[in-house]
Amino acid sequence: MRRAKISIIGAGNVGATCAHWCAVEQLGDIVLLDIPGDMADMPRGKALDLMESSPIFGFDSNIVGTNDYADTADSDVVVITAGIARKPGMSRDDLLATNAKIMGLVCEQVKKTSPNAVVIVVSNPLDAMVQRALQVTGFPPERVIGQAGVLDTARYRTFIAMELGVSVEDVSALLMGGHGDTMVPLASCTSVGGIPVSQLIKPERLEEIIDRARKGGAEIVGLLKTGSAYYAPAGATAQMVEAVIRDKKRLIPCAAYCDKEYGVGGFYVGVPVIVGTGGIEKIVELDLNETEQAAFKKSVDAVKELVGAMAKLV
Ligand SMILES: NC(=O)c1ccc[n+]([C@@H]2O[C@H](COP(=O)([O-])OP(=O)(O)OC[C@H]3O[C@@H](n4cnc5c(N)ncnc54)[C@H](O)[C@@H]3O)[C@@H](O)[C@H]2O)c1
Ligand SMILES: O=C(O)C[C@H](O)C(=O)O
Repeated sequence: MRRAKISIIGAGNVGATCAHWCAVEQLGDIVLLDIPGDMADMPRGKALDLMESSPIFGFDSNIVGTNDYADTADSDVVVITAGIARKPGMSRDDLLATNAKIMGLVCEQVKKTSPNAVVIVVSNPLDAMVQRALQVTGFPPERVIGQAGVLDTARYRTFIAMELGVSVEDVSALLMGGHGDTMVPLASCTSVGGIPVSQLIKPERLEEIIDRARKGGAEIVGLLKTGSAYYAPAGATAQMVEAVIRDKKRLIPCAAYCDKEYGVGGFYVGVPVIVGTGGIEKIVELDLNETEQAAFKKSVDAVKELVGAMAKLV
């Protein structure tokens, strides 16, 4: 049986770190692609460095660095991290014009070279970028997915575990909406060791924790100064790659194309989905209470506005 093939477009911080997690988890052979130019050898350097860690971690994946899409041909999964990252003082939306162009160029190539791949988009602003990837590839929506919810939920779970001094393994939670300040953590779907979070953390304190999770990306940008988070984003992306490659049927929050679902009307937004070999195999529809519904609608409206702005740029 041939190993799965995973191509990662954009060999920067998130891309290279995702390659590392995918290799250590033995998910398949990996191609790291970045642009030609002064730094053309960079993906080859990172791929070789990663390969040299294989005896230490004990993985057999082959890792190749390239500037040529021919090397990515017939990938099972294509992860797109190509684009610029924000710096302090910027919002993710400030990346729209530059990254929409990059996403267009990348997806033209992916469409030709890996027509059957499941595409996982990471570049920001996430919800608009994954919509752009759908438009340009023309792939069925279930094969074009955005990574945001796994990361945002991981941040939320981390902060709850830190607050209670318990293992993160016991914290189960869900976040919906766009990958921005309007994202919607659902207190009603948050539990710790099966106990509803409302019995463990007072509402005012939980609201502070939720707010920190919402602004989690900006908190890291403010600390790093030169770019944005990559360890947790890369881990979250690798978890999605694993769900596809190993047909895990994970029930996780991802940016999925919602039409009738939640009454969204044809946009990508973070919702709970089941992910397996086919990509998004099911969008899980929850009964949201009135407050959650209002917050979700606000988040969807922000995504629609951004996609509207993108349409004028590309
Ligand atoms: N969705 C999320 O949760 C999430 C999390 C973290 C970062 N991000 C986003 O991911 C993107 C990458 O972040 P990063 O920290 O890895 O940035 P980075 O600058 O370290 O890496 C980006 C890489 O993309 C490459 N690139 C640019 N244009 C390209 C093209 N046309 N084809 C191929 N490669 C190209 C660059 O050369 C660079 O190596 C950013 O847009 C960032 O905002 C999203
Ligand atoms: O915050 C960013 O710009 C990167 C990413 O979206 C994140 O949430 O870490």
